Amino acid sequence: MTARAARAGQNGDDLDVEEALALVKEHPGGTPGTPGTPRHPRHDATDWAEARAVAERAPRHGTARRTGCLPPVAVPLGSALGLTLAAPLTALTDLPSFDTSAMDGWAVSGPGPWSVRDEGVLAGHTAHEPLTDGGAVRIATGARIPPDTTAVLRSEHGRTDDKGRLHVTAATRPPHTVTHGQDIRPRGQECRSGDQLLPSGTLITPPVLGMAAAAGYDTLTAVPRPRAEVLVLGDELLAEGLPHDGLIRDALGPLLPPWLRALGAEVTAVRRVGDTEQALYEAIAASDAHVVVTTGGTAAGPVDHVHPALRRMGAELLVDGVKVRPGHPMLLARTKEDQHLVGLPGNPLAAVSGLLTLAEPLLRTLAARPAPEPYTLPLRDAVQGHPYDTRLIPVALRGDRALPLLYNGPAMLRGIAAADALAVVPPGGTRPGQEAELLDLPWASGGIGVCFT
Ligand SMILES: Nc1nc2c(c(=O)[nH]1)N[C@H]1C(S)=C(S)[C@@H](COP(=O)(O)OP(=O)(O)OC[C@H]3O[C@@H](n4cnc5c(N)ncnc54)[C@H](O)[C@@H]3O)O[C@H]1N2
Ligand code: MOO
Repeated sequence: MTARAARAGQNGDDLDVEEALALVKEHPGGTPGTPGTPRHPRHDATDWAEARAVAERAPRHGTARRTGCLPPVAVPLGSALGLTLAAPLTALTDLPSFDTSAMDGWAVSGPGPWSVRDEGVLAGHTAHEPLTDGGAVRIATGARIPPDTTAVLRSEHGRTDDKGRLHVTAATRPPHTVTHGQDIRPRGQECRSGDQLLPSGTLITPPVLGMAAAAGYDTLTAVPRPRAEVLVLGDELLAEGLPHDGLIRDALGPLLPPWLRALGAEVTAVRRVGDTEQALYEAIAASDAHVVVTTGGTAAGPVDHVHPALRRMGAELLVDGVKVRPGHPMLLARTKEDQHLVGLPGNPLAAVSGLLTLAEPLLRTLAARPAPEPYTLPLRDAVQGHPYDTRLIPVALRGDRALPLLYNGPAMLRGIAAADALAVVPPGGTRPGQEAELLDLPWASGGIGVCFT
C-alpha cells in the first residue's frame, strides 16, 4: 500500500472510493495519469473511429448481405433475452382478450342499490350468467365481466345492508355514483389482434418478453447470438495459483467470455493454444465460430504468430493496427466467408481496448443490436494525449463529470476494474473540464445480472 493509500484509509470517511483506492489524482488539474508511450508511430495503422466503422461494416460484404446480421431463427421466450427481434411483434390476440374487471368489487348492472347474487366471479373462470338490471355479483380483478354489466364498483366503495342489498358509499367521486364503464377494461383496450406492438430491430428486454407472452407468443423470431471462440495464446500463462518463475496468471481467459456475452455473443469455447504458428493455424482453421477472438501474439516478437497464421490461411486483413493507446497492434481479419478474427493484444487493458474498438461493432452488426447513443461528459482532470493516437482512459462517472482513473497502463487492470466507462481522449489530450466521448461499460448501466445472463 502506498503512503497515500494508507492516508486515504485513515481518512476514508472524507474520500470517494476512487480516492480511497488511490485511483484518481490527488489534485485536480495537476499532472495526469500514465500516458501511452509513443513507440514507433505507425502511419499505416487505421484511425480509431474508422477502425470501428470498418468492424461494423465487416459482415456486410458480398451481394446477399445488406444488413450483415445472422439469419433469423425461432427462439423460445426463455432463451430470447438480449437478442434482437427479426420481425415486427404483431399481436396474436386482442388485449385484453375479453372485457375484464380492473378492480376487486362487484360487477353491477344499471343504477343501484343492487341485489347481490350469492356466487362470485374469479379470474380464470369461463363466462358467467348475464346480470339482470339492478343485479350485482362479486368480482375479482382480472375476471371476465358478466354480460350486461354496466360498471364495476370497488370493494372499498360499496357496502351491503342487512337485507343483502349493495349501496355505494360516499367515498366515490362524485359521491354515491358509479359512471358507465367504470373500472372495466374493455376487450382490445391495449391492442387489437394484428396490431404492430414493436418493430423489427427491437432489443428483447424483460418487458418485451412479458409483452410477447401476453400477446400470445411462445417463440420469437430473432437474430441469434453470433458464436464466438476465444483462443488464449501465451506459454507464460497460468490458469491458477500465484505467479512464479516468470509465469503469470491468464487474466483474459476469465475476463473475455462474460464481456463477449454482454456484447451479444454466445461463447462456444475458450481454448489455450500453445505458442506455435502451427497450433494457432490449426485452432483457427478448426473453428466454426462466427468470431474468433485471439489474445496475444499480435506484435512482432519471436512467438507472435497471429500475422503468420493469418497469412498462411489467406485471410483478408481488414484492420492491421489502430491509432489507439493502449492496444495499437489490434487487428481484424476475414478468415472465411462467414468468419472474422479479432486479434487482441496480450496486454490486458490493450485487449479491452481491442474488444471495444473491433469486437463490439462487429458483434453488434452480426447480432443486429442497436448502436449505443454516443454521449459526452466533461473530464474532471486534464488527460495527457498521445501525439498521434486516440487514448482510451478508464473513468468513474460522478454526477455530471467523469473522473479519469490512474493505473491505466496497457498491462494494468486496476483502473478499468473500478471504472464505469472509457473516455475517448483525442490526440493532444484534454484540458480539465473538457468534454470527452464516453464508451459505457455494459455493467455500469445494466447491472451484472441484466447484461451477463
Ligand atoms: N518492438 C515492439 N514491441 C512491442 C510493441 C511495438 O510496437 N514494438 N507493442 C507493444 C504493445 S503496445 C503491446 S499491446 C504488445 C502486444 O503484444 P502481443 O499482442 O504480441 O502480446 P504478447 O506479446 O503475447 O503479450 C504482451 C504482454 O501481455 C501479457 N499477456 C498476454 N496474454 C495475457 C493474458 N491472457 N493475461 C494476462 N497477460 C497476458 C504477456 O505476458 C506480455 O506481458 O506488444 C508490445 N511490444
Ligand atoms: O501500449 Mo499497447 O498500445 O497496446 O499496450
